[in-house]
Formats: sequence, structure tokens, C-alpha cells
Amino acid sequence: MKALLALEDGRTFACKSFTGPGETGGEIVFNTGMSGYQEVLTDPSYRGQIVTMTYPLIGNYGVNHQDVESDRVQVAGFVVREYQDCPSNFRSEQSLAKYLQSQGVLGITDLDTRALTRHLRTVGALRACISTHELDPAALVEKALAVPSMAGCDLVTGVFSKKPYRWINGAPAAVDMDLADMDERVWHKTGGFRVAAFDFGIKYNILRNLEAAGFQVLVVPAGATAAQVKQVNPDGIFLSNGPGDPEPLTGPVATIRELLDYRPMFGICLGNQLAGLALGGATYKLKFGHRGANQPVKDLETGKIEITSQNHGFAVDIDSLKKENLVVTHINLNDNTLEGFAHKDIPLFTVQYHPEASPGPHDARYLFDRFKALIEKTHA
Ligand SMILES: NC(=O)CC[C@H](N)C(=O)O
Repeated sequence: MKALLALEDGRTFACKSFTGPGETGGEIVFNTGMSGYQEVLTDPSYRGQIVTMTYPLIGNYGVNHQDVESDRVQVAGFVVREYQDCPSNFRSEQSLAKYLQSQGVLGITDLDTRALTRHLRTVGALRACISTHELDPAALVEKALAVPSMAGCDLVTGVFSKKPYRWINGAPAAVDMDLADMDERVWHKTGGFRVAAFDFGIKYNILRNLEAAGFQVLVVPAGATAAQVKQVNPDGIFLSNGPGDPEPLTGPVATIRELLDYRPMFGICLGNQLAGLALGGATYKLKFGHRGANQPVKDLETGKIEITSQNHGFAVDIDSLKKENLVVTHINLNDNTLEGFAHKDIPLFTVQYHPEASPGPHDARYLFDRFKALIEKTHA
């Protein structure tokens, strides 16, 4: 079925839909990972974005119910060079087209994704619209111009779980207490350190990794207050990844500020950005962001280089963190942007990249153990 992709700056790409009719808008970005499209599709941090895969063949290993990072497809639209409708993999349960269709997400193919990616690298991420109904270029460009801009956009409110839940044996487990009257009974009496994980759009693989590191995990909604978190008496606080611009999230930033010296804190991606804001830093929008599985990061403490998985369009201004009590711990070797920082006086560290990967390399998994060691130290 014929489709059209229009960018806000007037450029258009004729293409085909591989998921039937539809129309969608969002910020268009590119991901350079060679595999892991199902994890990308279900990562809540991609909410509101149309994702282009630079790897040319997508769909070849199908989809299954295990490789998800949340309970649904989160992207606003999906762009691939060549869609393969005959999956061949022993774990495949469904074709990618049927999967996207079942969730009402538009996928397009048969366009020059290299030209599109080069354009986005040159001009930066853009608002875009894809349609099978509106094939007139000028009219679809107008629609792209009407898409809300990502800067200033609170997308967290649309993705976080409104109810707290436990993560047990690799799956979400409902808790029969409301946030307002939750207390220590929410935990098992025996078991590892207890972590309250703020859900700003949390990826399942973070929860899998926290559990694998031996933690008991309670996921609390983004809107939970500091008092509510203190009521469950956790040993550590985790700040999750999530979609959109961190700056409008003033509520969570204030809560994090209140919890700063309460318990050891670890943040990933949006969690890193919110912690940066809570400590008086500033964030800004990157030109086209980092999305893929091969971003080189240097750990400034050990001197080691990690190849990391990333998905972000905003960053913490490295100069805004040049404060007496903060230390930059990680930097990106491609563009020298901030990849991690720590507090000198209170037990807090965060990273901009994704140690849980999924998809991506496992170089940075050690950070979950570092979090555990930090908690152990406060118990010693
Ligand atoms: N993966 C994330 O948490 C992304 C954080 C934020 N939404 C950004 O784009 O920078």
C-alpha cells in the first residue's frame, strides 16, 4: 500500500506501508542497532517518536512475547529500508507486520533510510508525519508542522504505571496496597536489599537486572511523593529511564531533591537527567541524539572504555555539573557529552546510557553491582 513520509522542513519520501492503512506523527529519529527491533519498539523512552532503523533488513526474525521492554509497542511509527515478512527463527511467534497491526502502529518500508538518516544527522531530529491517506506532499508537510515539538514535552505522564507493583521472578506482580497506604509489608520478610524504583517509563530489562543482582524490587509511580517512598523504608532508590524532555518534570525533580540524602540512589538515562536537574544542573536537546548499541563511553575512574547501548535525545550540560560536590564519572568518546556523574558527599551515581542494554552489549552490567556495593557500604 502506497504511503508518504513528510518532514517538517519540506522533504518527503515516497514509500509503502507494511501494516495497512494509517496516519501518524511524531519526532523522527534513527537507531543504528543491527538487531533488537522488538526491544526498541517496546521501550517506553521512544514514546512519541517515529523510529528509523539504519540496519537495512528488519522483520527477518519475527517477534515473540519474551523480548519486550514494556507491555506494548511505544513508538509512534516505524521506518525500515526492507521489511521481511517471512520470519525465520525458532523463537518467532508472529510476523512484525501483524504485531504492529495488532497494536495500531504504522510501519513503512521501501524508502532510502540512508538518505533519511544523513538528512537527520545534518539538520537534526525533525517533526514528521507518515500517511497512507494523505499522499499530497505539501499537505502532509503541513501536518508534520502541526506535530507538537519534543522540547518542553512531558511524555512521562502517558507511560508510567499508575499503580505500584513488585517485580518477582522476571515478571510484574500486583501489590494489594494503594500507594497512599503502602508500608513495609509490601516486601518479603527475607531477601535482598529493597529497592524502590521510580517508574518514569521503566524498561523491563532494568527490573530483570535489579532482580538478578539480588534486589527486592518495588516499582513506584512517577508521581509518588517522598513521604510515600519513605513509608516503605527501602534500602535504595532507583530512577528510571523515560520519554520526552526532562525539564518540564518539575514534580519528580522536587521529589528526587527531597530524597537525595535519604538512601543511596542510582539513575539511568532520564533518571540521570532528573538527578542532574535536582542537583542544580541544566539539560538541553541534542541535535539528533544517541540511539544504538555501539556508543563508546569512558569510565573516568577506571580509564576503561565501555561500548554502550543508548537511546536519548536530551543530555545534562556537562559544565552545569561543575560543582564542588559533584564529579563527572563517564563521558561519550564520540562527542564528549556527559555520560555519568556521582555525588562526592552522598551515595548517588547516575549514567546517561543503558547498562541493562536490551538490545546491546553487556559491558556496563557491573553498575547494578556497584549500586549494591553502595548500599552495602551504608549498612556497614
Ligand atoms: N532513554 C531515556 O530515558 C531517554 C531520556 C529522555 N527522554 C531523552 O530523550 O533524552
